[in-house]
Amino acid sequence: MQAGIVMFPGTNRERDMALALQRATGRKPAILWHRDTELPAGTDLVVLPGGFSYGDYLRCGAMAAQSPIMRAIHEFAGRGGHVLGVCNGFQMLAEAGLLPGALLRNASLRFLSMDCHMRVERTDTAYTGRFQRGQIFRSTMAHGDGNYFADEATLDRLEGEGLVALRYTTADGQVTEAANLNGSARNIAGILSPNLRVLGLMPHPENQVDPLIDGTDGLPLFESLAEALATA
Ligand SMILES: NC(=O)CC[C@H](N)C(=O)O
Repeated sequence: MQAGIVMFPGTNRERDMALALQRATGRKPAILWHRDTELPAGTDLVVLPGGFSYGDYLRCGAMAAQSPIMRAIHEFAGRGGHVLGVCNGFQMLAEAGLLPGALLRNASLRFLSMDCHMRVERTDTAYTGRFQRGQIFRSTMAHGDGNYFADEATLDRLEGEGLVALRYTTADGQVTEAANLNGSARNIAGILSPNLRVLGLMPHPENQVDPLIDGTDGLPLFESLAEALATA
């Protein structure tokens, strides 16, 4: 699998993401630049990593969504390419219209840097094949604007079409308000596009891929991709 990780001014999670992907696939991802107008031939996965692109000015991800490379990413996604957006990357996907809804300021109005837990809602995607359905896994959140919002009709459509990939839970798997640290609608932590190939999520599974650092709860996401997008 050949992955490309896009850097914007203010991106700060590209190295963690590269190490996570390399660990799972054995292959070094390409680091792409926001001014690029084309993706390298043979790209299987584009990753928009976390950070503070353009200093979060205007709205998180809003300026990055207008970058030259986004046109190529739109085309790639339109051809059925896989695109993963984590944290600031999820904000970019929403701002770019590749996923519905918006990431609002956390309900507490505070930047939240802490552990969280998520439930895997479906396993028939390239991102979740190595998890168990309903599996609870621990990750880290580090954001000021992770409060997922969409109108009721959109939320109902996401639920009805099974496009909610991940939901915040307590450590023992309860979907409660207390587990919903940033105030997201319906405890939504991550959503998929209708073809299941674009995933945006706020927490950082790339933080949990090394037993010597913070455990390996996030590793199945990258192993799923490695398996699903393996090229002969
Ligand atoms: N870790 C991140 O990607 C942070 C995203 C964004 N800058 C926020 O604070 O919401």
